Amino acid sequence: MSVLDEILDGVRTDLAAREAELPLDRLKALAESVPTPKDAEAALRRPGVHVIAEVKRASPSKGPLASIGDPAALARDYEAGGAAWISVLTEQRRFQGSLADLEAVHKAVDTPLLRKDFVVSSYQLWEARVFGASAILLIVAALPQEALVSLVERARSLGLTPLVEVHDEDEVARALDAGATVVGVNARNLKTLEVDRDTFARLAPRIPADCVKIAESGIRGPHDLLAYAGAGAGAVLVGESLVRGRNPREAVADLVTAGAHPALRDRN
Ligand SMILES: O=P(O)(O)OC[C@@H](O)[C@@H](O)c1c[nH]c2ccccc12
Repeated sequence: MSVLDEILDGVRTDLAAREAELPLDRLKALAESVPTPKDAEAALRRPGVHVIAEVKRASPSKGPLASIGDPAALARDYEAGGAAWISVLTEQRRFQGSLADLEAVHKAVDTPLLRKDFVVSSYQLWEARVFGASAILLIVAALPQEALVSLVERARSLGLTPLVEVHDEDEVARALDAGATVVGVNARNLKTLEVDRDTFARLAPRIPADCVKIAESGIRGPHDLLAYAGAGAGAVLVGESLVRGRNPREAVADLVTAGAHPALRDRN
């Protein structure tokens, strides 16, 4: 079984347990008292190359990355550094994330939040909404096309921006067919877990210019941001190098400064 299939198995088991505890109609009722999501897509459509900073405790490829005692404090640092979005991993088994992390971050910052998980059901969209996300990750490789199409629509109807993640040419075609307008190219191969930083440059020309193109994974610092910017990225998504670095606020600020270079700001 592939790593992705294993993760999806665990996700479905945990999801069934949460649904048994809190049925969908009660979850939906909770959403009524939560403010409407922010326009996350608009935040990425401003001039410049934007930084999405991720709260990431662990990964399947590396195991534990950092002991994040206070995710809210980390998120405040990301916000102070100028992150356009903050991504919060909520998958528990391999990434050690949780909805509690998302909620804690939501209470601490104003920046639009991405719920980063393996979404297979609209129940998870409602959860994202209730726990304060404005955007949601949809991984093409994890979803049959019909489910992808319906989750893109459902996300939008809840006011959530769908970030549709691709790894190869076929997945780009599927993302576009599903109506994606924010497309993330993950440089990490989900089968081998290796990062190939050339993936973005290979796939970006296949993604129309009116989409926001996000380069995901393996960004070590401003030099990688600038390389991705040169290949057409409108944003980069950064986890490991921020949680492992000495000073997350400064690390984000250095990326943001690179992404705000006049040559990039005046591009479109
Ligand atoms: O830690 P990195 O290499 O900076 O990568 C961040 C992000 O791209 C990565 O966490 C990620 C991209 N797509 C995902 C899907 C699920 C879980 C995690 C991810």
